[in-house]
Amino acid sequence: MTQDELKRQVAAAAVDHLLAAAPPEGRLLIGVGTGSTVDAFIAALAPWRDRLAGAVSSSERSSERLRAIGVPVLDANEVVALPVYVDGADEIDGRGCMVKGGGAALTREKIVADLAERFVCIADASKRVEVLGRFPLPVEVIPMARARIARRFEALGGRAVLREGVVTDNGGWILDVHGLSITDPPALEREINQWPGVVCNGIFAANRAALCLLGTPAGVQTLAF
Ligand SMILES: O=C[C@H](O)[C@H](O)[C@H](O)COP(=O)(O)O
Repeated sequence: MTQDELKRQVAAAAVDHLLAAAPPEGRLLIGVGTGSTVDAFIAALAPWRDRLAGAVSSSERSSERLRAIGVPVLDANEVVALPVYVDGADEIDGRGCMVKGGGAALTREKIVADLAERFVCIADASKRVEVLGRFPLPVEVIPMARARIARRFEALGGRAVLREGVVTDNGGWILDVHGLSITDPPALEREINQWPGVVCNGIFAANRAALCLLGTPAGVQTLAF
């Protein structure tokens, strides 16, 4: 199976999962992430849009796609809590901790994930790792802090590379940090968050996945954490 076929497979499984958990009469309010796997999820949602009250989205890209299939997009400030947030990941470990932000949407993703009771990760099997860090860690920064933050990563053994030509939905820049071996994701997430000028780092440990639907050639594997 191709990676796209695996993505479509987990997207369909995520829709089944949502519908199974939804009250038969009620309509669901969900959080929706960003990326190619989420694009497949939004496409798979289209026939079921009447079962949705709306969505809080983590990017302009996903908002446009949701509106295109007829799902109302709500402002995060209007919502107190979401039962579920569905999003992809660049890496996921055996505890449900993730690296995210390959599509530069990490800050809004973390905000929407934080509103949700459960994070359902949808990913193909290539994303499952033992230790996070092979995928360069995305970090959104305030532009004037870029060099200082890059030096802080050097002191940790990482090499921060500016993602050229990318400005986030929030006006920030992205550093991609190579060479980290993230053996303690909660501790590193907390430490990076304390550095002035960091808007958000791509370690999702405090907001880790409760469930991962992993697309494999043998079918969708469900990992509960
Ligand atoms: O900023 C982007 C996100 O964190 C994505 O969820 C992540 O990069 C996975 O994207 P994809 O489904 O395209 O592999």
